[in-house]
Amino acid sequence: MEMFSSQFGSNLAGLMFIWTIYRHYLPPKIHEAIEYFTSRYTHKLASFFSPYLDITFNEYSNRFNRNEAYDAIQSYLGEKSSTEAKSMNANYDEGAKSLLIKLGDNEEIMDDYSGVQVWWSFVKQHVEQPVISYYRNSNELRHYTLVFHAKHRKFILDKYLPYVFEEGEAITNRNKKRKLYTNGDDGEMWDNCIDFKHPARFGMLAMEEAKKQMILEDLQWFKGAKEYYAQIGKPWKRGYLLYGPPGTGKSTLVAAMANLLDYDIYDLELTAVKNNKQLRRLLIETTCKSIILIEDIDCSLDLTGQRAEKKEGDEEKADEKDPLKNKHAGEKEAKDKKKKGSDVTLSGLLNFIDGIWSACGEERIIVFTTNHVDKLDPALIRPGRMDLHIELSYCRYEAFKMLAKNYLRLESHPLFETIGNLLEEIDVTPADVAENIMPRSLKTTTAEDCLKKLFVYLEKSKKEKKLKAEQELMLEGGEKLASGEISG
Ligand SMILES: Nc1ncnc2c1ncn2[C@@H]1O[C@H](COP(=O)(O)OP(=O)(O)OP(=O)(O)O)[C@@H](O)[C@H]1O
Ligand SMILES: [Mg+2]
Repeated sequence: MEMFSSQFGSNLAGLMFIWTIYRHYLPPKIHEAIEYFTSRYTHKLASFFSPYLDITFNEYSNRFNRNEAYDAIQSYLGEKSSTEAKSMNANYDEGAKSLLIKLGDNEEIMDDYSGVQVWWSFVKQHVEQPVISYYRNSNELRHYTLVFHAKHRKFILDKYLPYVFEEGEAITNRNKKRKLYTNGDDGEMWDNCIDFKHPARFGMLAMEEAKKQMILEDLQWFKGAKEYYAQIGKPWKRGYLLYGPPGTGKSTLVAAMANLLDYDIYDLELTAVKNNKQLRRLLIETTCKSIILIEDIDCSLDLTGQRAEKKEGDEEKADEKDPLKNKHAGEKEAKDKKKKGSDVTLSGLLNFIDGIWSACGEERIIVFTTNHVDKLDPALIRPGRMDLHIELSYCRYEAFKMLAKNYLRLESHPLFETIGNLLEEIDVTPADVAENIMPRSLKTTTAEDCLKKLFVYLEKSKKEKKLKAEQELMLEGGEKLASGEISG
């Protein structure tokens, strides 16, 4: 290695030369003793005189744990190797987005950080006794070695290595396929897991531009706010409450958030969780950089006792008249049945969000979605628990223009204004608009056909709304007539 041909190298060469000349004049016993001594201690001697230090990072910390530092270094050097190393290993690891490049066996690479040079090498050693670990049994030991000049000791330990670990972790996260987890029927574990491939992006979301920007900025701020949270002494997590009628994009927004931040999603089916203890265990098993999602929080549990039950009854009656709100009635009934078997309490859920255990991971976002924000206990959504309350609402002109641009590649059209006026008059969800402007066939349906279809749908909805209002008025008049409030 280049750095070993330093001052010590030349001193050693001098000693070797003297030794070669004079060793024949020594008695054999002394000669042998010196040979034995030098063969045994040359390495120690060399390292004693060498101005260089080395650190070894083994693959496993013990039989049961991989060394996280090793994994971070592997990712960090992998990225460097792809441009600088002569010999590399490439794998298509399960769970990775693309081909993974690693530093080749017994290969060396130089790194330069803030003008300080260091040397990394990847060492594979064959051992006679197989190494038995939780992960694999093998006759191979692997480690990374870092060599640097002794005068940089403090810099390497305080600055360079933390930088390598952070970069390595970031690279691992970028390369990792995102996952969508849900708790199984017994509620115990996150045992259902698939690759998360939802295509939703912020650019596709139809909502007021200002609101979208606000959410985007909040998320980006949160992602980089590690030090801020540490400074104010709070766990690095954030709560979002998304509320609005069905089909206004709550779930789509969660998917867009996960895509933006590169987070996994834990979709928590609260009704399948048997008790608070199980809830806590599920929380502990979530990883950092994740969104913990509880959909339809208002129908997940009897969280508010008497007060909620009364309100729920009232509102259910009102909902019977509203076909839109009735859309999810079947689903909610099933959840109602399930939630009776769960002993999770409001205080259990509050502890889940911000109790002492909620700090066991970092960089996590908890999202609640609901169609009925007024049904939720104020304690559940107070500031600090749910930091941001976001209303997703019916589709108005601005949101429609985004959908038209996204679905039809149209930025303007003579029908836009008429459609815009109709959307201001009636409440239609972005899901309804999207459904109507989606071309049935890309070959035969033109953008204009789609707009016309939406126009017809909106006109029809407007007439229905008018008819409904007239019927209600008549019903009201009839009731008043019957009660004698007005005379015929
Ligand atoms: N704001 C929006 N922007 C773009 N597309 C939307 C929006 N809202 C709804 N959609 C479309 O409608 C479909 C349904 O939306 P989504 O499931 O996100 O609604 P939701 O608010 O979660 O409804 P629910 O309350 O029933 O769960 C989505 O697949 C998406 O295509
Ligand atoms: Mg939804």
